[in-house]
Amino acid sequence: MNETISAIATAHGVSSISIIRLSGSDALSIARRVSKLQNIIPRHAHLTSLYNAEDALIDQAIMIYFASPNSFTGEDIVEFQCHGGMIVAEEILSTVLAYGARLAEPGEFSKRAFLNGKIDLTEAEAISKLIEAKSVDAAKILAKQMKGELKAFVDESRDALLRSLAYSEVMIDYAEEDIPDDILESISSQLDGLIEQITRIVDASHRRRGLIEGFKVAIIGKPNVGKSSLLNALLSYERAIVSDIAGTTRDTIEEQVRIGSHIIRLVDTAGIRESEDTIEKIGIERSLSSVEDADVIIALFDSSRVFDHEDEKIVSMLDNLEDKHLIVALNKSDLEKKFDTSILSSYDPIEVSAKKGFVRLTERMETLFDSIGEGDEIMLVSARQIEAVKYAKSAIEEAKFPLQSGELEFFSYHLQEAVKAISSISKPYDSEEILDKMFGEFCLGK
Ligand SMILES: Nc1nc2c(c(=O)[nH]1)N(C=O)[C@@H](CNc1ccc(C(=O)N[C@@H](CCC(=O)O)C(=O)O)cc1)CN2
Ligand SMILES: Nc1nc2c(ncn2[C@@H]2O[C@H](COP(=O)(O)OP(=O)(O)OP(=O)(O)O)[C@@H](O)[C@H]2O)c(=O)[nH]1
Ligand SMILES: [K+]
Ligand SMILES: [Mg+2]
Repeated sequence: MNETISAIATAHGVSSISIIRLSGSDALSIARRVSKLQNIIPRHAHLTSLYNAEDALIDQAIMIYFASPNSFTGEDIVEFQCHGGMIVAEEILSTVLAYGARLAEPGEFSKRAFLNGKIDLTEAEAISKLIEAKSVDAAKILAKQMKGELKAFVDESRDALLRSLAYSEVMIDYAEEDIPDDILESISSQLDGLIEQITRIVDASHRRRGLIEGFKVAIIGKPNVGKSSLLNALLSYERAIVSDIAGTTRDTIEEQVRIGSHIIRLVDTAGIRESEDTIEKIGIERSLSSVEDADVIIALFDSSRVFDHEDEKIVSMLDNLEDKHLIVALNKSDLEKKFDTSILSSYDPIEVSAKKGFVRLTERMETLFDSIGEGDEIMLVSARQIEAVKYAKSAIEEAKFPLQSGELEFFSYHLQEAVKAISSISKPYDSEEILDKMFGEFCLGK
């Protein structure tokens, strides 16, 4: 028998309305005690007074009862939609706890929805990530996933694998030399197709990860080009210290800022140069590791000074960025230009001024983020999902060798591994521990 659980489902802080969720077999009887209503109608928004255990009035609120199994969790659910702020919501919560409910673990409502077959793991993860999504594009992707898009991919892939497996099971009884070549060919090309599709999905997921977590954008350059000034300008407040002393910024500074429909993590870094100063050297190390972690690099140069060997160092870094997106910008366009722009022409640089205007930069960023979000590919939204498809892919690759050499038992074995890995994306794990871990990362009240 499941215990009845409860939690405040809305954000903690000032808001106009808060929602308390109550799920489990005692939900209805607890609701009767809190509201003193006897006749609670399913899916009816009751406007009712709520009372605490000492019979004092807490609030005039909306109460909705979802009768099992027609609820989010599949259990009896009662929602209290009360006035905002934490006082009222916490009073209602402590009252239902006093009446025998217990505080829900993070993600426990979703976990129950999953265990009761209301949602599968892909939908559960989409719900959890939607809460954290850092862009409208991500929200769209996740909404599709909640409607079962990833689940459909999983089902189709599993069917394709099972078909190949079925062929091979039939052929296992053949002598090696009697296996018809065309069947081998067709299985093999089907598996190639699947490998290709998985590779595409993993690549796209990696590329678009920033849509969910927020793109990490690092501003780099030699000292005094105006990196901190640009950070401040983008944030619209004086977050970082700015001065004409080279080496002002020592530690990296990360702040969130909205660019178009994307919330990004913008990082200001210490100016990169040869330095003897111990602290500055540590700062520069951090700049370099920010480059490693970033999805997008803004390489900044000072157009009011001539190109020198420190700039040259930065340019040589740019050629080793590989899978990162790069925006090259010349700052201080409000001053007289001394910089030979042609040196950077292959990077399509934009001219900006942290003091006078930088719309070109925000536009360039927005176009870039939008383009990363484009495309209809399915997206894997958690490390767990990516691990599972990668494992499936390597198992399929492993299966191809024994297929060529006619060792069908080995082929079957690897293909079954692939089926298991693919299935684990949406179907129950038998391990309670993995479920706890996964749902434990959800928000409280989810
Ligand atoms: N007040 C409130 N708003 C919310 C939620 C919630 O739980 N409460 N949700 C929480 O995530 C989301 C909506 N998701 C929901 C999903 C299923 C059911 C539900 O009652 N399902 C039943 C009935 C289905 C039907 O009538 O079509 C079921 O599946 O049997 C409710 C909310 C977003 N908004
Ligand atoms: N005229 C003009 N001056 C600028 C502009 N951007 C920055 N500066 C000035 O350039 C100097 C250096 O700016 P910072 O923002 O501290 O440069 P930084 O790249 O962060 O320097 P470090 O942290 O030392 O690496 C300051 O005096 C700024 O006021 C600009 O667009 N136009
Ligand atoms: K400076
Ligand atoms: Mg600085």
